[in-house]
Amino acid sequence: MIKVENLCKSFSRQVKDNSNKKKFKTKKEEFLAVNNLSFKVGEGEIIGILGPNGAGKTTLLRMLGGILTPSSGYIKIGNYDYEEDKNAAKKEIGYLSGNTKLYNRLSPRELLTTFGSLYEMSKEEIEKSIDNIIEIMDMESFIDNRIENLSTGQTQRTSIARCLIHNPNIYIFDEPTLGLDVISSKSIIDFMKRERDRGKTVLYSTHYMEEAEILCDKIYMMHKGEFIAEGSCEELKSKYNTNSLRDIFINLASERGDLNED
Ligand SMILES: Nc1ncnc2c1ncn2[C@@H]1O[C@H](COP(=O)(O)OP(=O)(O)OP(=O)(O)O)[C@@H](O)[C@H]1O
Repeated sequence: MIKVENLCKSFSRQVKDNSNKKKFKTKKEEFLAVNNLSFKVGEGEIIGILGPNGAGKTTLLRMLGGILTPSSGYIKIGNYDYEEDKNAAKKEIGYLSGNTKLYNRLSPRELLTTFGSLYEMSKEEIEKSIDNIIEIMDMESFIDNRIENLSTGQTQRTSIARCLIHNPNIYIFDEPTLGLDVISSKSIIDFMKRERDRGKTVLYSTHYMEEAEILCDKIYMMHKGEFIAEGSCEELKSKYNTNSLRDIFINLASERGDLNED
């Protein structure tokens, strides 16, 4: 279970200083990349955070993954409050970042063994977990090859496998299918569905609307740090009277006058 209340993250950025007559003068301005978000993800649920580039998806997920400290707000992961017991909370999570770098000279098996030791697992536990991962991620054919020789899809499966070694209950995946072909995407989508059906909690971000439609139990459409719509795919389509999630997003963003900025 993930519970988030009033979560905010502000950053500073340079903007043009209109009060200054010098042509290229800029000033620092604080802005909210994540603006007062509250939501829950239960066991056996896939929740999708859907939004365009710069919406704040990665910032949100990085806070949940324990990589970024929130400016304010509350996060509970499983039974643990982040503020009180961050390490225990982090062990509950398998976090896939958008820019995971793997050690090219290792094989997936060696990589998984290394990460298993970081989680202080015994040799037997690691071997058992790797056998399980090989099966669920279909990695038999490349588990002992060097990572530098793997295809993009195999590399992404290895990145996901890395998040699974300690058998977490909660998956937080940042754009797991970005840049993958349909077959590689399908294997990751099928994996998320299977894990949901086994009672795991899955929170993931994407900007592929069609993918969210087939995968998610509930969708949060995110734009400029805020949720602008939420609900199951059917609820959203019926509320906004259209069959297209894309149209819903574009209409809501344009109503807010946000479409032609950035
Ligand atoms: N460390 C940082 N310092 C300043 N601004 C940042 C930082 N990280 C992100 N931002 C800004 O916060 C906003 C949200 O960025 P974020 O990466 O969370 O969006 P996103 O929805 O994940 O986009 P994408 O799909 O392109 O990855 C953007 O305006 C980005 O420039």
